[in-house]
Amino acid sequence: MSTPDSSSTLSKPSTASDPGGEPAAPPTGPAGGAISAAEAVISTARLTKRFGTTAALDEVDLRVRGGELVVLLGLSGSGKSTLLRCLNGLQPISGGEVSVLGQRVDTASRGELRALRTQVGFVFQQFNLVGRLSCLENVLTGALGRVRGPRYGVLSYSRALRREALAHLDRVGLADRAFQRADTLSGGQQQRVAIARTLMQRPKVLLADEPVASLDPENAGVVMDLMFQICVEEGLTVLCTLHQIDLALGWAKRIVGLREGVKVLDREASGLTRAEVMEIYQRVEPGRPEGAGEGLPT
Ligand SMILES: Nc1ncnc2c1ncn2[C@@H]1O[C@H](COP(=O)(O)OP(=O)(O)OP(=O)(O)O)[C@@H](O)[C@H]1O
Repeated sequence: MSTPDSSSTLSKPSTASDPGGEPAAPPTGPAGGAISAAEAVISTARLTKRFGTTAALDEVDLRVRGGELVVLLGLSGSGKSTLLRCLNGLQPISGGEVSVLGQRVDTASRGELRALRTQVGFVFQQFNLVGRLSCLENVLTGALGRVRGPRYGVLSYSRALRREALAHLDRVGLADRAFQRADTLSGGQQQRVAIARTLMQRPKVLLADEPVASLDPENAGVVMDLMFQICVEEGLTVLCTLHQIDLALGWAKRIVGLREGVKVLDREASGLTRAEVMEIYQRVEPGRPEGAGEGLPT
């Protein structure tokens, strides 16, 4: 795990929302070159999402290369969840274009979206496990996109799938809980089961929406380290929203910042300082000191 370099003296990140400021720098890949739409696994162009008069996303351009681990930061309400939901078609968009794994999401048919979602894992803040089912059966449901017909009970899955599910549980350190009801586990353990379920899906892309927001700081660190470690080992393309800057700086290849629906930062994490990241959260309102705001990160 890399560590944040607080001694770096990089220039102030450009922000699209600063009056007269430069637009956010174009995304760069591991070699530092700009990422073309063709090589991007996740790509949005002028992505706009409005809820009534609220622009949750305002012309967001984002490109994520295969195997990249990108963390999305921003104050509560800045549009992070909306962006993730637009990427797998859970949220229809108001303007622009969205492509994931070469599939246009905004113009996709239901069948195309269904096919795409088998390749895109989603980890939620609230785990979304079926509490009355065992951990093993919850993990097995991750394979439902690649088996025919409904399944009821662990034994309705093939021996090979059961073995695979157990291996994923083992990987998240919970093989000994395989037959325990999911709702009897702690929050951190439940999120680890949810991660195992997502792995069972054999995704190429992982979208994670504040996966540790409901956990205490110690468990949050353990679960995030585990999740990111596995993603790196699997070569998954990851876009993860977080409120923990240190976790983001420790693991992310790239950090993208949203402020009121506008992309205000898009930089390689290496060399980025905590102070520079904190600029994402700064906003100036009449009568309020700069940087004041609720939902500030830890
Ligand atoms: N279904 C909806 N209907 C109306 N407004 C919505 C809806 N979903 C999101 N919004 C609005 O869009 C904006 C962005 O919300 P979003 O949930 O994407 O923010 P966020 O950055 O993920 O926040 P948090 O960190 O609290 O999860 C907010 O102003 C929110 O109120």
